Amino acid sequence: MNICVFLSAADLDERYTRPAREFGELLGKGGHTLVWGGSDTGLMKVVADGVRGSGGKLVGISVEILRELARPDTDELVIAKDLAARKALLLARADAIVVLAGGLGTLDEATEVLELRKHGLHDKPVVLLNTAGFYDGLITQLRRMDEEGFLPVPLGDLVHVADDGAGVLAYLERAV
Ligand SMILES: CC(C)=CCNc1ncnc2c1ncn2[C@@H]1O[C@H](COP(=O)(O)O)[C@@H](O)[C@H]1O
Repeated sequence: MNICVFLSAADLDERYTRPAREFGELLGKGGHTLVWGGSDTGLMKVVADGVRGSGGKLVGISVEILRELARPDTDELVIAKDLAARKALLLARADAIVVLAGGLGTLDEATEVLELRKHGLHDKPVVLLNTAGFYDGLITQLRRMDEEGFLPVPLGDLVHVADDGAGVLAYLERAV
């Protein structure tokens, strides 16, 4: 499977790096390909190290302004002309999308794929990996949108939440 992962470009502590590395290792061991932003920084580097170290493939979709931060050992590196084109390419190259802990860039990417799914513009599964309860606040907000009529489709049709990497892959193997 080509699995697109959105996650932080920042250097974070072990609470976040360990699950990111373990998830990368699971992807590699499962024979999957990581499709991601391609930068050699923060959790983006950690997950790619996990995939690379366990025999998986790396497809980086970077962008002109970040070209010099791109990881040198990708199996394929695409340089998009701008951030909007990059998001479209990331989605186009994925069979499924997994969101790990991240900041505004990750939130922007996650809400875009959910919004496109809401409109039926793609049907790829989207999974939130809720490391250390990082997304508890977002999940509370999404549930409120669902319960109070803000969503035209049930929340469960848009996104699945998993507590660990094994849970993500078990879900994706059923869903894809
Ligand atoms: C230190 C530095 C300038 C790193 C380079 N910065 C980046 N490199 C590649 N993708 C990025 C970068 N910043 C944001 N993104 C995109 O947004 C997400 C990370 O943003 P954030 O750290 O969650 O908000 C990633 O999934 C990635 O696709």
